[in-house]
Amino acid sequence: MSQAAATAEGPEGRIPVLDIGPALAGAPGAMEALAGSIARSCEDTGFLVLANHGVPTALVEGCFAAAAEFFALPEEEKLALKVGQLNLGFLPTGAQVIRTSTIHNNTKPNLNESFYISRDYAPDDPDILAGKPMIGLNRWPPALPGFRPATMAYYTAMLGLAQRMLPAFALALGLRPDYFAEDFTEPSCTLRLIRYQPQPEPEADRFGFAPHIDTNFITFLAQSALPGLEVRTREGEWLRPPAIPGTFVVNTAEMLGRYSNDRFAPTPHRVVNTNREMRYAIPFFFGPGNDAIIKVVPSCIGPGNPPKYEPLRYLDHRQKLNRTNFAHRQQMP
Ligand SMILES: O=C(O)CCC(=O)C(=O)O
Ligand SMILES: [Fe+2]
Repeated sequence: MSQAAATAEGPEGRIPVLDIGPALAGAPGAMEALAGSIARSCEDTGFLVLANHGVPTALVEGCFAAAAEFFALPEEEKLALKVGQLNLGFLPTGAQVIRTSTIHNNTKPNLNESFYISRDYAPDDPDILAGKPMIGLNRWPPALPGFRPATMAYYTAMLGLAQRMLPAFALALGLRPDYFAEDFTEPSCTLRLIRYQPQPEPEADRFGFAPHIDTNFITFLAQSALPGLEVRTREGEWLRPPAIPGTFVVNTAEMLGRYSNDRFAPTPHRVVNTNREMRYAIPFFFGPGNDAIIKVVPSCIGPGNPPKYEPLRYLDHRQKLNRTNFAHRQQMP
């Protein structure tokens, strides 16, 4: 397995560290400058690091602590919350082989266990009562009363940050700042808690998380306490994002690639936990609303650059992924 190379830090590195405080505060010209940096890194590695983002440290730490407490529960308590038709709840180790990846021909299950959380619908929410597709009730561990407030406080803060970053991504594509607003009025978001078991001895084709691209719009990763995440550059090298405590690693995902006609293409990444301890991650996946139709944006087409993608309803994309993943799950012993 190739060693990860060091990454230059600072605003102009290949995975730049961007102080987004001025842009969030509305300082003159700051949003445009941020958009320029986003465009540069999204055309290159598709990864960036956000500093000064306004999400309280206590919420990030609270979510990591909730994850550690959950995964420490006895296996049967976790299995009682096992995912069903939707990816909500606990997915045990060995249950996921990313066979949909076009990046890597994965053959072995990922060495991680996960817990998925979505928007926290009430049982009598009209959309739940109407049986709308691809939404459902979160599952909560009865033994951990603090788990729901801690994870949902984090979820809500991340949703706010993601919405505040949308204008920057629109500007980065040469669009008006509110271009994406309508498609994200009811965004599809998932908070995934992950625990990676140690894998101190590298083994061929065995990963904490095999090489993949994310299928949503953009993903926010609070910095994990331990290294393990690696990003594949266009040249095929694996880089580690700058590990600056308190920042968020952000990566472009499939729908941003699709809107942008691959100008901001999603970047393959993987996790190998070569540490001697469990590694935790709490990615927040931000995606369009189920009803949004993802169309290539006007600024990314022109003479000699026709749209590479047909319009796609996000719900159809999600349902297709869910069917594939569910079929895989059923094949598992
Ligand atoms: O554990 C990490 O740092 C990354 C996780 C990841 O790539 C994912 O959940 O899609
Ligand atoms: Fe990922």
